[in-house]
Amino acid sequence: MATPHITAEAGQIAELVLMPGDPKRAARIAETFLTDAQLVSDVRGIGCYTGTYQGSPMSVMASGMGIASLSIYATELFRFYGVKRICRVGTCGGISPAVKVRDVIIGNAAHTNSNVSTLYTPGVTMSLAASFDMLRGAVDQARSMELAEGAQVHVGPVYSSDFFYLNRADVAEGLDRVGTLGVEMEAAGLYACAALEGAEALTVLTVSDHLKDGSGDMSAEERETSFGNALQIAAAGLLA
Ligand SMILES: O=P(O)(O)O[C@H]1O[C@H](CO)[C@@H](O)[C@H]1O
Ligand SMILES: O=c1cc[nH]c(=O)[nH]1
Repeated sequence: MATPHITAEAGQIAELVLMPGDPKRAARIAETFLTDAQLVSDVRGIGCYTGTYQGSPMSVMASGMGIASLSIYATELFRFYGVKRICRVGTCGGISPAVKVRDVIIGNAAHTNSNVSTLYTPGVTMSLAASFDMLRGAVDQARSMELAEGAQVHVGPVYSSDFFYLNRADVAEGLDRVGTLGVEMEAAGLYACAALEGAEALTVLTVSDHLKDGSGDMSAEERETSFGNALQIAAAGLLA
């Protein structure tokens, strides 16, 4: 079997999928986090790898950047490959002053400026929320572990923006005022796809930079490699 964007055979992708934005991060996760991971699809350089984690089958596949890209992969995985749960493991910019670079944000909900929240429900803005069971599993794991590099874990809403270079201080201020922790570009699309496909999803983010103070921002290389805390939390969410 194949879809327009995935060439794995039926059964080659696990029901549980870790989904970073970056294909290089997906390859690194396959090499360093999964056991015996095999490449099962590589369309457009978006590698999908399947191995095991703590004895359970688990795959990792990148989403690319933005809701448009993620929604293609998430829909094909849920609809055609029998995937039950996807956990996004990405980077984000801090919005709340309580959040510091290297902290982890577990996104229980996602606000967005994308029309994905209104596309399927005329006259209604969908609430785009994480799976409760995955959220509980991830939070339990986060609260039971000591995070590397003195990082803290925060649980709350994130903002999924269609524009990386929005540069709107008023938008960031408003989002901070209503308790939004960070900004990224995919969580809302993932939660919408999961709702539409009757599946489950969660987002676990590492803060790579801060909108209010750019002095400690991560380099591009660090953004690719600094995700150990988030991965353990994300995997616990998938296994919950
Ligand atoms: O690090 P990833 O998972 O790609 O996530 C963030 O980084 C990208 C922007 O640089 C967007 O995809 C955003 O959501
Ligand atoms: O989308 C993103 C990702 C990381 N940092 C940001 O400021 N925005």
